Amino acid sequence: MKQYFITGTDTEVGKTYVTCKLLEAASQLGHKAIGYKPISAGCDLIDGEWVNEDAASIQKSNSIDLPISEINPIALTPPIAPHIAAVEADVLLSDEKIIKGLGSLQTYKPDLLLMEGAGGWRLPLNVGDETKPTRFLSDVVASIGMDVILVVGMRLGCLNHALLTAQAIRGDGLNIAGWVANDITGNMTRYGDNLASLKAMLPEPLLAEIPFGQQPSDDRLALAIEQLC
Ligand SMILES: Nc1ncnc2c1ncn2[C@@H]1O[C@H](COP(=O)(O)OP(=O)(O)OP(=O)(O)O)[C@@H](O)[C@H]1O
Ligand SMILES: C[C@H](N)[C@H](N)CCCCCC(=O)O
Ligand SMILES: [Mg+2]
Repeated sequence: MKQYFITGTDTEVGKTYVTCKLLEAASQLGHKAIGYKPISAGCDLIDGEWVNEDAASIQKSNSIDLPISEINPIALTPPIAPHIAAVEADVLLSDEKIIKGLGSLQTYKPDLLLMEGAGGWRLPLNVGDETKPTRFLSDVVASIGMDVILVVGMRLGCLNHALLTAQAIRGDGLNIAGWVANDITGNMTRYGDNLASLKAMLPEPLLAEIPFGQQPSDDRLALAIEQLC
């Protein structure tokens, strides 16, 4: 079984979008692929149940049918920084809950397990003080020792965000399995030059390029899955 943590250069850069494309491509190639979103913030009331959109998308893209509560064990209602929503809801964002949820999904023995973060790499789980340091989701990922996939939302400013995020991941002692260029606007000025700059500056492999609003090429996704599985 191969498992990866999906992070991004920011919130709303396409982590879920890319996760779903990778899960669907892996399923089409005959792999059992499961997505996991341990912590979400932002839920809608659907048929009397609070459901997070990321979790619902992942549920649809998974190779097997799983209850949403297994895909997303910690679902906070307001679309805000999760540690703030967690304090308001009196919910503890603990390592144990995140790791237990991952363990439950591992029992299905997937070939590929993709765990999506929330926000960017340094997502606080709480805010510490003099007696207790701040814990980040990246600390949990480091404690598990997962390889990381970095989704770069292609827009002006992404060079700085991508380089800082990659530096932080490596600095935390983790391996970046590769990065994905996700075209989130379809109209980025000098898209090609920015992509070439990222390719030159990031030593890790470019796993896939995801176009804006279109199905990425099956061949390119198949190649990415081959590299990951
Ligand atoms: N390649 C793309 N083409 C078209 N729309 C896209 C693409 N990538 C992302 N989007 C859209 O952009 C929005 C943000 O993407 P997404 O929800 O995947 O971001 P995220 O990084 O997972 O955010 P969060 O931090 O909230 O989890 C969504 O509406 C999604 O459908
Ligand atoms: C609500 C939103 N869509 C995300 N799921 C949470 C983003 C948290 C960002 C925290 C931060 O770095 O400021
Ligand atoms: Mg998401």
